[in-house]
Amino acid sequence: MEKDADGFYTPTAGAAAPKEDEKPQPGPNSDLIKSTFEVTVTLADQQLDPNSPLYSAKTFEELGLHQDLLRGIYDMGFSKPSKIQERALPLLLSNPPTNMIGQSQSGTGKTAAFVLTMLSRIDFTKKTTQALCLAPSRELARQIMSVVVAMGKFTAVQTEYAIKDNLARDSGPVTAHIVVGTPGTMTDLMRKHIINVADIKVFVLDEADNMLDQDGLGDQTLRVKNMLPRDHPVQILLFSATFPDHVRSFASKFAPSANKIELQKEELSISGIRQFYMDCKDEDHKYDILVRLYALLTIGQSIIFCQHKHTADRISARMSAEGHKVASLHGAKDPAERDAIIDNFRDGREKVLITTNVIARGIDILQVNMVVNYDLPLMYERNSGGSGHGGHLDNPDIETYIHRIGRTGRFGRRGISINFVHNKKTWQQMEQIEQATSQKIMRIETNDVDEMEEKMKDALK
Ligand SMILES: Nc1ncnc2c1ncn2[C@@H]1O[C@H](COP(=O)(O)OP(=O)(O)OP(=O)(O)O)[C@@H](O)[C@H]1O
Repeated sequence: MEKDADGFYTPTAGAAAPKEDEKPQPGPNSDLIKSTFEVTVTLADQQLDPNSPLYSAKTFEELGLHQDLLRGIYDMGFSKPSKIQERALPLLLSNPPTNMIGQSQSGTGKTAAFVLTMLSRIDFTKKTTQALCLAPSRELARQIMSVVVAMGKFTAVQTEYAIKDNLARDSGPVTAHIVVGTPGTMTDLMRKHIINVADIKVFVLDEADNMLDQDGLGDQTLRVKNMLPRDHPVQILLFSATFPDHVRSFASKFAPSANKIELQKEELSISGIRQFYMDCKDEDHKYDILVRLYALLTIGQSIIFCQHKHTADRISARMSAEGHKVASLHGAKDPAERDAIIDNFRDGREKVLITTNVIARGIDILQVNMVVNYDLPLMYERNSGGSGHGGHLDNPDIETYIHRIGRTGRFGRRGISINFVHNKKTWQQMEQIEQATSQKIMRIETNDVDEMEEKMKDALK
């Protein structure tokens, strides 16, 4: 199955495991085909390296999946499981069902692990909702749904969204097997009995540490959980690349007696992402540097992260006025506009996306080879709900940093992240990030465009 113009999976004919001679071959003068080929080669190497998070000793056939799901997996172009898939799937599919807290680096294939579990547990003869999946943003919910549809292509799965503006208020009851959405809308639809919970067997939280955070979505997520049936067990699956200490104990209560797959702190970052910083003189200089980087940002695709919506709007308006083609995306835009912006970016119609933390997590766009932290991510004051209405603290938000840079370097690809620092405070924040992640962030001179270009090309080799 190929990703369509919007970067989502759409059905195509044929569904057999890829044969050796069907692997992509480099065509004449085609950079796109060449890079696909190179990625295929390095990916194969990484999937054979026992130290790589993409490695597995087993095949998908050995993981106990139904034939229809194997067809879906191969149709998507997967040939071997990643480490998290190999380790998690046998535990996830065993009976009686057991809860799971699963941690694995960004871009290593957690979505497939929980999507295959949901699809495996559905009784397709019943027209009832049997699995719920929550994500922190509509963009991520839509992306997860595209994976459900692709992996479930050879099943009779019916799906529905619980995201804003999707279902009319007076909709009849949902009969779809799997519902994917965001917690506020999911709660709303459950309260109105548009989504019925009586037959729910699996409840998934993607980006679970974020979904359970008491300063963020924790209350809403708990509300959904409290509405789940109590007359039979519901398998609860929590997945993320990060589980900071302050949510670990809550996660264990939320998903009792869970099987746990955990990472050590020093394993959190992906080795394919080279991290740099640029020492800017002040806020204005940050903007000048970004504009100077534009030619490099558009070699592939880039995401520029700002702390506030108004910064994202301001720099994108200014860059657009100066003739650069950029898009901005944040939570204050209306849902239809958000969908159009991310879809344009997914299919490469936009190359540079200026945004906030709204898409810091989960978004999987393979062509993104550069992430810029225009502002470093900062912790919000407790109880401000992470909404941006409360003030932010001086401490860097390490988890958000790890997720932001993880928008590049997906599934063994190479990527670059660049942090802008512009005063003593931001410098110290970056040092804290280096310490917390045990990763060195290398300097690039701001006044030497050639050096910038060289370093970047080198890092992407
Ligand atoms: N076994 C596999 N073989 C090849 N590609 C895979 C495999 N598993 C996943 N992928 C691809 O790897 C990419 C990253 O997967 P996914 O989005 O599930 O990562 P993730 O672990 O959820 O990352 P994040 O922590 O950022 O949410 C996707 O494009 C997916 O299609």
